[in-house]
This record gives sequence, C-alpha cells and structure tokens, in this order.
Amino acid sequence: MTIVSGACFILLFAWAVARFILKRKQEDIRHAPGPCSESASWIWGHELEAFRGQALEYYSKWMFQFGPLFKIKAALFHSDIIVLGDHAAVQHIFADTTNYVKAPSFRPIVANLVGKGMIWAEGEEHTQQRRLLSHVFAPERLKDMGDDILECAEKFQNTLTSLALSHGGTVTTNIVPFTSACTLDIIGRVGFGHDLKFGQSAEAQELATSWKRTVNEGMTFGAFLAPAIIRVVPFITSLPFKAIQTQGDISRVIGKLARKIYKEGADNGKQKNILSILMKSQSKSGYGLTESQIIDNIITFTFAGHETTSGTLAFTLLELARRPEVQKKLRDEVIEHGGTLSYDTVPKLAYLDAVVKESLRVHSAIPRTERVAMKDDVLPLRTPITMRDGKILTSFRVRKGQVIHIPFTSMQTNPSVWGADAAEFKPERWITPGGVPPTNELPHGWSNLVAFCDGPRNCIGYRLALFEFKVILATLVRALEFRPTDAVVTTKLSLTWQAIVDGEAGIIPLQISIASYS
Ligand code: HEM
Repeated sequence: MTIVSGACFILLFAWAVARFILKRKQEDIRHAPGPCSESASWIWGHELEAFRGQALEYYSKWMFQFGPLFKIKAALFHSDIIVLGDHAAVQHIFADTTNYVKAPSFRPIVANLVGKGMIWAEGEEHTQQRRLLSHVFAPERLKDMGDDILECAEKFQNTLTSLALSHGGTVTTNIVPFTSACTLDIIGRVGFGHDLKFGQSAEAQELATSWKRTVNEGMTFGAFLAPAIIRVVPFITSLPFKAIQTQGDISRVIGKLARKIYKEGADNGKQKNILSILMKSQSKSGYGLTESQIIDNIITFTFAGHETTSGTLAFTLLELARRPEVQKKLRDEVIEHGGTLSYDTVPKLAYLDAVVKESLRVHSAIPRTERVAMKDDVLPLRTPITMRDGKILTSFRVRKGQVIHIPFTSMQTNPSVWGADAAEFKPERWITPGGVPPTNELPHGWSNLVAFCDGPRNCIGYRLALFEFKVILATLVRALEFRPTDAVVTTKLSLTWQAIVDGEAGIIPLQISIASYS
C-alpha cells in the first residue's frame, strides 16, 4: 500500500466513523420514551409479551402510559420499533406512500397469503390497480349492489330463524361461521358474480376450514417467530415453518376458487363488477393486468372483503347481546323505519350509524398496521413528547429503515383522548353533543377514525363494508334477539382481530331467539 492510498483509507474510515456518530446523534429514537429495557426479554424484546397478550392490550397500555409515540425493543436484536399514535405523524405517514411502505421483508409473506394483488403491490403497480378498481366502489355502483346485499342478509336472518325455531324458539350457537358465510356470499356475488351458497358450497366450506386453521396457527409461537426471523434475515422466506406453510394453504384454497371465477368471467364478461373490470382491462394494451394479477386480485378481494366485515359484525352482535338496552333501541329504530334497506335509506338510521361507528372504533377487524421509512424523515407531532433526557420534541426524526407500528385500536380507545370510558362500547357517544372529542384531537380518516386506514392506501372497500354491515345488522336485529352466554370471550391478533374461547379462535357463542314483538 502506498502512502497516498493508506492516507485515503484512513480518511475514508474517519469519514465513515464521523458519519455514523453524526447519524446516531440525529436519532431521536435513542431518547424516546417507552417500556424500560430491563422489562424486555434479551432475545424477544417487548414483542413476545405483546404477542402473548390480548389483541393490542400492551400497545394500548403503553400508549396511555408513555404517550402517542414510544419505542419498544424488537425481537432477535433488530433495532427498536416506534409505536405511533400521534395523529399528525400518522397522517403524514399514510399520505406519503412512496417513502413509507409496508415492510419489504414481509412482502413474500403477503404474496404467500393473498397473492400479488392490491394489498401486496407498491408504487406504480399499486397506483394502476387502485385507479382501475376505485370506481367499482363508487356510491352509484354500490346502489346497484343493494338487492344482492339485502338478499344475502335475509338468507342469513332466515337461516338463524329456522335454527332457533327448530330448537324450540331459542338456539345457542357460534355466530362467527354465519357472519363469515354471509359476507363471503356478498363479495362472491357483488364482486365476482359467483354464488357461494351461504357457506354450503364445497368451495365455501373448504375456505372456512382453511381460514380457521390459519387463524389458529397465527396464534402459535411459530407465527410470532417466523416474521421476526424474516425481518432480520429476509432471504429465508422458504423456511419450512408450519405458520408460513398454512398461510400458503389459504392462498391455495382461494386460488382454486379464483381460477374458477376467472374462467367463468372469461366465459361471461357482461356483468359490471370487480371481475369484469379486471377482465376488461386485459384488452387495453399497456394498461391492463395479466391473468395472474387478476387471479391474485380475486384472492385479495375475497380475503380482504369478507373476514374483515365478518369479524367486526360478529363482535358487534356480542356487544348488542351484552347490552339489551342498545339492542332494543336499535331494533326500535329499524322497525320504525319500516321501509326497504337501500343505499339511500340506511344513512337515515342515525342510531344504526352510531352503533356501526362505535363497533369500528372498538372492534376494527384490522387493529394495527406497519410501515417502514424508505428515507430519513421528520415526523410532525400534534402532541409534543417528553424524551427520556427531559427534552420536549414537537417533531421527531426517523432514520431510513425505521420500523413503525401504528395500532389503530389503541389510538381509537386511548383514555387520554376518549376519556375514562374509552374502551367501552357506547354508541350514544356518537349522537350526544360533546360525546366525541373535538375533530382536532382525532385522526384524519373516515369519521375521524383510522379503522379503514387513511391516504392513498386506505381501505378501497370501506363504503361497501359500511353498507353491507348496516344492512345485515338491521335485518338481523329486526327479527332476532341476541343474548350472551357464560363463555369467556377474549381477543387475539391473528391476521385479523379474533374472538377466542377456550384457546380457540373464531368463536362467539350467542343465544338467539325470535324477537319478542314479531
Ligand atoms: C369492516 C370491514 C373492513 C375493515 C375494518 C377494513 C380495514 C382495512 C384497513 C385498515 C386497510 C389498510 C391496511 C394496511 O394498509 O395495512 C384496508 C385495506 C384494504 N381493504 Fe379493507 N377493510 C374492511 C372491508 C373491506 C372490504 C369489504 C373490501 C373489499 C371488498 C376491502 C378491501 C381492501 C383492500 C383491497 C385493501 C388494500 C388497499 C390498498 O392497499 O390500496 N376491505 N382495509
């Protein structure tokens, strides 16, 4: 080595060290508040504790304790995670889909679970798919879906009525398979023109079995471990973990159905639904999607479009069962309304609207999301945070690669914002003056909630979700009465927010009888 090259090497080394120190100094996360390191497991950080608790139990507790921005120790020595509930910062992140993306290392898991459709896509590919499908969910199109939705809701109600009658007027049953069958029927009909026969078709049954296996698998240690390993060593997505394999299983089952639907669509492209729009795009050169992209979007919409609404609906029925006065008030409103439930008439039911908003506040099916910063950035903060070194920050610097968890439900049930009864199901708060905190204290999103996320990647199906949710709920409470059982129902996060009874996911037992007035 010559003297010149040796000097260059030393300079380069010194520059790299100086840059590292400077960057470390710029990391606000170093002094961010959060649960203390001593309480974290040396290998699993705070993540395993949070995973083992009820859905978002720990995030909610920590958010109340440390404020709307805190850090937790990550598993397997990964750098600390920021947990974020500050409205301004969350809005900033969701608005910038270029610089805040879903974790790149998890894309293989998403692809394995629901294929490479809209949930998986990023950048231009996402924009193209989103542009193509956004008008399927426009209000004019939803009006046309009204008859199908009403028919599915009535089939649901008739099934429960027959079941109750065949048991002498009252039956105790797990409501989850029924809510799931109904919302699957709806997405099958309005999305793809395909009849899944209220959970009775072989495809619907195979899908239900696979989903049950998947969500139960999602609560095991393997399901915690696999993503933690993938985050640290992204290239090992082919590891033979059961959790990963089972997630592939649901994609295989829906994939089989998707190919059948695709073939039917190819035979008959007359209907105007998700499928026909995807198929029609194929003929537009340079704009359309490939056959595999279409099939993956059928999988994506089948998955995203039914277990979400189903889960929130099932929890709502449990809340109504536990609160007979709320259930009666809702029933009275629906009966008084009398007329057909359509896209134009459901908004007139104010109490129904309050019940649905409260359900999405407390029981959103997707209670949290994750983003990764693609470049160094500064997050604006609505609420200044006090750092461990005593400094007060009104903005927060994040480094490229920073993992950020955004727990929607913790934000929506934070007692510091919503008051002491924040976690309680109280639809009245939405119709009582001053019952909901002022808009400037709440997030930017549908009804000042983040249940449907926000920004260019918010839930594309939220109008359909709200419409079907209201129609099904109104149809059921009009004819049936729901009461709780002795079962202890807890919650877990496993793909979606799950109800757990005796360690098993997807169980909400309810006592159902014919409503006494009818
Ligand atoms: C109560 C019901 C629903 C809830 C709570 C819900 C919630 C959400 C949330 C929070 C996201 C953002 C996820 C993230 O970025 O991490 C999302 C995205 C999405 N949702 Fe929904 N959803 C519901 C119903 C539906 C329905 C009925 C459909 C379709 C028929 C649907 C289709 C989608 C799709 C395709 C995306 C991805 C959008 C994109 O990345 O651009 N969802 N949903």
